[in-house]
Amino acid sequence: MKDNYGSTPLYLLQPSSIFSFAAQTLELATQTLGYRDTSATTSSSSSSSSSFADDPTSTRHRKRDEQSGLDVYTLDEVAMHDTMDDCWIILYDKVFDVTKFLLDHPGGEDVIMEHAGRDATIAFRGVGHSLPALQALDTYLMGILPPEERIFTGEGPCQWSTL
Ligand code: HEM
Repeated sequence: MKDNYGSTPLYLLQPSSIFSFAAQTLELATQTLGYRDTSATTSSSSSSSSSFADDPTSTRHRKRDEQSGLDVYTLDEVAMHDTMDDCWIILYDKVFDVTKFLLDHPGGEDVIMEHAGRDATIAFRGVGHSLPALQALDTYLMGILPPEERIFTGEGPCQWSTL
């Protein structure tokens, strides 16, 4: 079914189409607002594209992000770690293993567990964590999402350094 503009109404789109619609809208917005240079994005997605670790002695087949040097974990992989014994969260496209920190978290373990295995950026930022809290993040950093799953590119106004 098409609307008056010849487009399929949003509510009739399949979830996958909605995702691609959202991705296109985000891309358009970032281009229009000048947040991100598309050519830079294109080249950065190839330059920051992930490659398999080239260490021949490694038994792992984990991809590594060339730009950051971090191991790459997908959203699906992160989602598997959502228990008190094994808790990962995503903050600004980076993956953190906060299992050992849960019981020490000054805000309580429950607020982190609400986001276990998922993105916690908005909640994390909403709290207004202090500088020491931001610095403590590095302790738990373990990886990064693949370029196609990142929603905070690091090249726009929402940069890791502005947290
Ligand atoms: C590795 C991730 C995290 C670290 C290192 C961290 C660290 C901290 C620290 C050090 C504090 C004490 C206050 C401050 O210094 O800002 C705090 C408080 C708090 N955090 Fe986190 N936090 C993390 C993740 C989260 C997440 C995902 C949430 C989700 C909502 C959260 C919610 C809170 C809350 C509600 C407080 C209490 C704030 C208050 O009492 O004023 N934190 N956190």
